[in-house]
Amino acid sequence: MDGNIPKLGLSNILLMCVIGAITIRAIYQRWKNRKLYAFMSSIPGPMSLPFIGGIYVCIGISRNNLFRKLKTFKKNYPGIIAGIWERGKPHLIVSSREVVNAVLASSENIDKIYHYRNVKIGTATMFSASGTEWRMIRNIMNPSFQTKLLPLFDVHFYNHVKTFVSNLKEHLNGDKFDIFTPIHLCTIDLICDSMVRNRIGAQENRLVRFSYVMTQLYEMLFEKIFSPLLWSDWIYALSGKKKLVRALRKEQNDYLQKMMDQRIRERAELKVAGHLETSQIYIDILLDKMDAGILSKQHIISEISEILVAGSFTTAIVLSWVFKLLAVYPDIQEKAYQEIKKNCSGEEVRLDELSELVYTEMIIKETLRHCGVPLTGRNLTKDVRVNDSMTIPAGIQLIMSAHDLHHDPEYWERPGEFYPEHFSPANEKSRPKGAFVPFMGGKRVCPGSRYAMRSMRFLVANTLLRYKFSTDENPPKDIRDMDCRYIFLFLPTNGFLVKMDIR
Ligand code: HEM
Repeated sequence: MDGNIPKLGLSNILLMCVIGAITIRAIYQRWKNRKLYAFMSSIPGPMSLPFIGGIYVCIGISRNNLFRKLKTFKKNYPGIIAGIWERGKPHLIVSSREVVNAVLASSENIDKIYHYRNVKIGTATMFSASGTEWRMIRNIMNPSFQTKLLPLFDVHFYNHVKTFVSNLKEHLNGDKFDIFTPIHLCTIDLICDSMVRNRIGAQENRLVRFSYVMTQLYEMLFEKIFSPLLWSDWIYALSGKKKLVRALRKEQNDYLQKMMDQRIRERAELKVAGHLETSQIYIDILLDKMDAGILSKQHIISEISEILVAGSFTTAIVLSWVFKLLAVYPDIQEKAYQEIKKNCSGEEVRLDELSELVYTEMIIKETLRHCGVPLTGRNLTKDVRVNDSMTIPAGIQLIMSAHDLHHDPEYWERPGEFYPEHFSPANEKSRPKGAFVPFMGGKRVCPGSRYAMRSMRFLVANTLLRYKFSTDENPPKDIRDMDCRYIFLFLPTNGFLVKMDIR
């Protein structure tokens, strides 16, 4: 008899123990997260498979087709877009104004979604930090974004926008060109001078490589977010991408280190001469904290790196869209030109004339509606009560689709069209609060929004006064159908190609 009973070898016993441990852990996790499971089961979304959850839906979400994929989600699961389990974490994608506003109003839910780990460079910064660490950094930095400081930057606006408009002359040969790089060099100059007190001279010195390194670095970091295969650190390393990201980061940091060292030297000289005054400029606040032993040198490099991206890259993309769209819609461009010509007395637009340029501002806002930051995320650490019938439990990774909110037919008369009248004073007044959130809101609202709007209005007005833009491209039926890739914002796959004539 004995001989017929199969003997359990040590390896089989070990295997059973491992399977048992995994099962017990899975059951415990399920019990621990029962509130989240109950909530998620009430939300439409793709079926969650054992071990991999709903991760398979990400396979189709490349950066290029994110636009369309979100549309498909919305069609399949109207209302709240979808609930997806990914790596054991419940994700909720929402576009509802009510939910977005409730989350932004919550002073406790200030942590970024955990995917930001992939975008974070070096030390946690104002952009990427969580909890008390973020509160500390934001409190330190808030004074440098006060409206009353804006006039200090006027001189930089005049200098750098003048150089930009003048440099564009080289594209007056009738050929199409990608307007992103010239604009990015200008916005790098603006942020470096205003925030870092460094005349890097990106335009004069044609620092195209600096713009390229920044773009490439963030393109790779965003690629990682949307490529499940690259989530594993060792696959990322094996693919060679980790090494490349390191090299790009080092190249960028070398530039930043030089900028910081230069300001440290200047401050030392001013101190010796007894001229070092208290300043609320971004870099000076950071260096004061370094002198006081509160922030490290490495932390400051990371902050500068992110303010450059947050300030120059975003603004450059939105501005590039403005010119691309105006090239596609010549009537709108002409109307803006007439407004600028009528209200500005000299050869160049002055900053004090900007308040008259209502239509130009409407164009920038309409561009932000279509082509602003499409998604932002929060890791909910506290329940959010949306209304009597909905509370989103803590533990959810919440993805807020401003892109969908900005195309919701409830708030936008012509959602897929480029229609600046959406922002006519009357329409703005009648739209409910929180339907347009290009800079998000609440505690983590973009601190640079006023700076960004002022610089964009100034650059657009001065450029349109001098040049006329055109393109071979036909207007799309729906702007959401344009092919785009995604690096924090959407970029057209075929670039920001335009042709230009002198006025
Ligand atoms: C058109 C230009 C810009 C757009 C569309 C934009 C948009 C945004 C958005 C949507 C956020 C919130 C992200 C989130 O909640 O996850 C944000 C955060 C931020 N932005 Fe902007 N931004 C622009 C320009 C600027 C400028 C010019 C600066 C600096 C001078 C800046 C600095 C920052 C910083 C530091 C944060 C992080 C704030 C925090 O987490 O506490 N941005 N921006």
